[in-house]
Amino acid sequence: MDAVIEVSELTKRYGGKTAVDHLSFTVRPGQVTGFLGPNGAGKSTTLRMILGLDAPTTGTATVAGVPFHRHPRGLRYVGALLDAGQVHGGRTAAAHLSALARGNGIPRRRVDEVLQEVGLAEAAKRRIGGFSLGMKQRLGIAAALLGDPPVLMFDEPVNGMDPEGVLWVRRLFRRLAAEGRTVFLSSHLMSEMENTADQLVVIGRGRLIAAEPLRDFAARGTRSSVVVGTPRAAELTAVLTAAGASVEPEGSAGAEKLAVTGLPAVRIGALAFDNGIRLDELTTRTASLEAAFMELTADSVEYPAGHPR
Ligand SMILES: Nc1ncnc2c1ncn2[C@@H]1O[C@H](COP(=O)(O)OP(=O)(O)OP(=O)(O)O)[C@@H](O)[C@H]1O
Repeated sequence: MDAVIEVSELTKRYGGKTAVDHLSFTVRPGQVTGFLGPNGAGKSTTLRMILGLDAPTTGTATVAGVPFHRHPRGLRYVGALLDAGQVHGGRTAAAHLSALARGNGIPRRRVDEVLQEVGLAEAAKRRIGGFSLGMKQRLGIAAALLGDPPVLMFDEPVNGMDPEGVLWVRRLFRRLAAEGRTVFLSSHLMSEMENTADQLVVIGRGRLIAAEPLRDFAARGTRSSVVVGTPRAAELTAVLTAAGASVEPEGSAGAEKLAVTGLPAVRIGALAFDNGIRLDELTTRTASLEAAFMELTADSVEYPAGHPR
C-alpha cells in the first residue's frame, strides 16, 4: 500500500473551541506537500492527530490505511519532527538518538549516518542543552530520518535556522521526495513553501481552504493585473471594458492610472494604439504567492495585526 496520509473529516474540539474542523485531505508520496496556515490555524493539532498523540473528537487520520498508533513499524514507517525544543537537554545528541534507535529496533549505525546527514557529526558528543534552536531543528530532523521511513512529517522545520540551514533543509526535503517518500511539512509562511513544495494544503481556523498543486494555488489566488497610465483614462476604460477587461482607477483621483485585469499588456497596448490613445505606462503586475496566501486566508487569521480585540 502506498505511503499515503489520509485525513478524513477530522475534527478536534477543546472545550468550546474547534481547533480542527471537518478537515479532509490526502498527502501522496514522491512530492513535498506544504501544510500552510496562519498561526493557530490548527496545523500542529492536525499533525498530532495523524501521529496518534491527540485523539480526534470525530473523523479519522491514517497512514497507509492504518491509524498511526496501530502501525506495526512505528518510527520506521513515519518519522516526525514536532517540537524541536522538547528534548532532554542533559543528553548528548548521539545519546538521544541512540536511545531512540534502541527503543525502535533501529541499528546503531544509523545514529552516525543521520548525524552526518544533518551536519551534526562534529556536535555528536555535545549536550543538547547547549544547542541553538537551529541545531535542535537539525537534531529533530535527524531523529525523524533515523528509521529511514517512507513517510516524514515536519512541524515548522525552518524556525530558528540560518539562511544556510534553510537552503540545506529545502534541498533535503526535495531529495527525500525524489526518493519516493511522502514529505509533509507545516509552515505559517508562504515564502518557505515557494521553492520547496509541489502540493499545498492550506487551512484557516481549522478548515480547509485549498488542497492543490502549488502552481494552481498561485494562479488561482493571484490574478495578475496591468497598470496603465494614460491622459485619456475615461476613453481607454470604455475601450478596455468593451473588450472584456475589468478596469479600476488606481491611486488618487486625477492620477490617470488604471488597474486592468482580464487582458494581457500586449492586447491593451494594441487596443490603445488602434484607438489613438497615448499610453504613458504599461506594467504587468504579478501578485506574489505570498499575496495569494494572504488573500485566501484573510478571513481566517485568528489575531490579525492592527485589529485589537
Ligand atoms: N491543548 C489545547 N487546549 C486548548 N486549546 C488548544 C490546545 N491545543 C491547541 N489549541 C488551540 O487550537 C487552535 C489550533 O492550534 P494549533 O497549535 O494546532 O495551530 P497551528 O496552526 O499549529 O498554529 P501555530 O503555527 O501557532 O503553531 C489554537 O487556537 C490553539 O489555541
